[in-house]
Amino acid sequence: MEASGWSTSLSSGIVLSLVAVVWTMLWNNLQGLQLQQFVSRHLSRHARRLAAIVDPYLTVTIAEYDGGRMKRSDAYKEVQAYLQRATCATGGGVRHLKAETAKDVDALVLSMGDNEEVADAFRGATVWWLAYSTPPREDNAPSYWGGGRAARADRRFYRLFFLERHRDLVLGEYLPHVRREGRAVMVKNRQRKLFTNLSGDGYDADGMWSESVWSHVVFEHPKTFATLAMDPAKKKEVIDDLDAFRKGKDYYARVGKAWKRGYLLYGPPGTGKSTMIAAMANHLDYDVYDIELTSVRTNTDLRKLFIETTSKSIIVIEDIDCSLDLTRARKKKKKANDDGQKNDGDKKDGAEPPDEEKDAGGSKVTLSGVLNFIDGLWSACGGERIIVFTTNHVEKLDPALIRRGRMDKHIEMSYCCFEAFKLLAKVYLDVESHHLFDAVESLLREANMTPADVAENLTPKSVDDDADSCLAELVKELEKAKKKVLAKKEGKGKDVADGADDDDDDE
Ligand SMILES: Nc1ncnc2c1ncn2[C@@H]1O[C@H](COP(=O)(O)OP(=O)(O)OP(=O)(O)O)[C@@H](O)[C@H]1O
Repeated sequence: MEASGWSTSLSSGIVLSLVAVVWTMLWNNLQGLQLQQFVSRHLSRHARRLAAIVDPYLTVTIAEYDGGRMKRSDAYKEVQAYLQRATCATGGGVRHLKAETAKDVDALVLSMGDNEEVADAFRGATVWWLAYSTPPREDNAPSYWGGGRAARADRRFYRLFFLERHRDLVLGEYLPHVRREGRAVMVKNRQRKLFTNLSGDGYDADGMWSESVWSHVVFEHPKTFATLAMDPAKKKEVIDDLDAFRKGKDYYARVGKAWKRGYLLYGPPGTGKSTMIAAMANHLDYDVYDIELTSVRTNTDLRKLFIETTSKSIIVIEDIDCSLDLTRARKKKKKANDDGQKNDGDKKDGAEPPDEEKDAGGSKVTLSGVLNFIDGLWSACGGERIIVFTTNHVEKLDPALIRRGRMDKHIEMSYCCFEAFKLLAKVYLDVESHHLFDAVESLLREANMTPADVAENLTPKSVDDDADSCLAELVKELEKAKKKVLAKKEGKGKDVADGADDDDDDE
């Protein structure tokens, strides 16, 4: 019994080895990737295991929660997103898909079901991904897991199989490629967010303690460049600039600059500065971090806020001239108070100012703190961030704050021009020409009316309002605005004639 058992297992061993050798020869000689993929899909796991006898496989396992952390691993999420596109969306031979809802994602997230396996091809090499899970830890999950989702749910993994001879290709190029592509899918699928900074006491708007310094809502602003009324040439320049920035990763790396860009939007209230930011975010598909500077207590808090922003985002400080006393006036005041001590104001150490320099809200953020925030830290954090300052009084800002290199592009948002009006007429009234357009064109040249006011006049106020009545109303308002401008000019002329000292610009 023993001898026959031994000879039976010997002969089955020989047969198995022969099959493996033949299979490996066949495998190595299979011409064309498609054939390999066909075979790998249909003979799948068993054939692969046979081939592994002579050409060993390596594996890489990626856990959903690695190192006992509460947060899902970035690598796991990226692989999941990559496989979602690479397999589920195109079929990929996967029969069992899992559908889950996910935070901040609109659609259901599809992923491979447990024990599903899928092949992927990369530069002539074939690799295989297996999804599997293990039961939750019953024992002694660390207390900081707090019995939360990570502790209760099955522990999920992706395992990558590849031939040893593809080791360098897979580890050096394929895996980074998977993570990059996965990230791109995640960015595309995610709901974008509008973040605002918390008050500084760590509680969010609902009075709940928050670990993050930011709270957020879903960003769903409808404005795009298509509905932003401004001079078309200027608009194109901004769009081209944003596109160049988005595609500029290699350029920034080559010239040794952090991948960031600063925009200063200035102009009177109602000319569309906030609207422009929404259009930029929608165009680039970026999140928006809206910093309320008056709630930031110290330069250190400002630094923390910045560090917690993510790539592909626009960081906004609106009305920078009002947020803090970061203006020339403050510099002057300080210079006087310092009794001869020179105020360099530019990029020192971000030291906190004395109490008398705090703004009304109790913030101790200084000009140097903001400058450090803009340039010093840029280089320390990963790229693809845009920072936008808006102001109604560009002339009041300290030149150090807005010099090129910090605020690379200065965009003036001005009163409504005729081209901008035509766009608003199309958007609000669906009208492209009208006998009142000529009157509007000549009045706009002389009257200062913001796009916000033009848009308001073009908005029907009752069911009886139509394009005729709205445009007639606009013409009436423009005539009034024109009279105001003329009266102001005349008043100024009179003042000059009277020798009045017109120094209110220095306020
Ligand atoms: N250029 C524009 N194109 C289209 N709509 C505009 C434009 N400017 C203003 N509006 C309309 O007017 C409203 C107010 O504009 P917005 O808040 O963008 O102006 P702002 O320049 O940021 O003003 P403020 O300086 O007071 O913050 C917007 O909701 C938008 O509907």
